Amino acid sequence: MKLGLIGCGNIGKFLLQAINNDGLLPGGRIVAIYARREEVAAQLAEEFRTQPYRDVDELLKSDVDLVIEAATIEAAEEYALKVLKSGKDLLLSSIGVMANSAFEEQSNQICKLNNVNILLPSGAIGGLDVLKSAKAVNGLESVCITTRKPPNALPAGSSVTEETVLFEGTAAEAIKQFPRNINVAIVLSMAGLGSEKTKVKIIADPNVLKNNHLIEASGSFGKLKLEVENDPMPNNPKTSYLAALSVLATLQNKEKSVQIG
Ligand SMILES: NC(=O)C1=CN([C@@H]2O[C@H](COP(=O)(O)OP(=O)(O)OC[C@H]3O[C@@H](n4cnc5c(N)ncnc54)[C@H](O)[C@@H]3O)[C@@H](O)[C@H]2O)C=CC1
Ligand SMILES: O=C([O-])CC(=O)C(=O)O
Repeated sequence: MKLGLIGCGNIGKFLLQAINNDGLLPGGRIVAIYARREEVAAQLAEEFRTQPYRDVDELLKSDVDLVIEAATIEAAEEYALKVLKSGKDLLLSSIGVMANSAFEEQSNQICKLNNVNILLPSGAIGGLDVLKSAKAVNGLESVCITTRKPPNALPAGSSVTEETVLFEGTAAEAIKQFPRNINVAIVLSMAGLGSEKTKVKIIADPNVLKNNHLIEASGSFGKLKLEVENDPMPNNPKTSYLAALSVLATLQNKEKSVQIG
């Protein structure tokens, strides 16, 4: 599998190291990268033996099979449909872009037309398998996520000195107000009840060191309660290490004959 990469921050660099240097995706390699700053792309291209591109249109003319977006919601908005139109599969990290229903519908249509797929990793959370199973008979009744992070992992920054609820409301509203912090709420919405019915609470807590996500759901299957206590990425405390791992796992899973879950 030949991969292209848009965005070379935390997750992007993790993937370059894991795939190109550590060989953790047998048969797969990141052969094309795009970073906003040309000098960054050039330096990474040398370090990880890949090809830098000056713009995404040029990258899409190459023979990559799948493009990984690891940038921002805005970048996903700008490039995702182009990727799909060019006949490549797309893996999104900035899943919040799917909260825009017009965008989601359009991307679905292009996928069907071009016979390509969008992969949405579970990111910094789990439990999506349970929600999907519960939904199979429309048996899902409620879903909520409580995200508790150290203040430096949230826009509140160090001004927060005691436990503070920054947000309480729907996933649709949460991603508008916290586009860099709550992509997890949108993948949860898509697996479950949609972004208007999925409840979100975001807490800045100076007493915690990890990014904590508590997922609670109920329905005809019973109840789900799942808590993930995530170590942050060393270079970006906003992003949990698990989010980067889940991108790699999604790529590994794509190649398997036996699909789990
Ligand atoms: N689905 C999930 O559970 C999670 C998703 N995320 C999301 O994944 C994305 C990547 O996360 P990180 O690597 O930690 O972020 P990061 O901030 O470390 O890296 C993002 C990189 O994208 C670059 N970038 C920004 N706009 C760009 C553009 N238009 N074209 C190309 N590059 C561009 C930035 O310069 C930066 O180097 C973010 O949107 C983040 O919110 C992060 C954590 C969990
Ligand atoms: O990494 C995390 O803990 C979650 C996150 O930033 C997001 O969903 O955008």
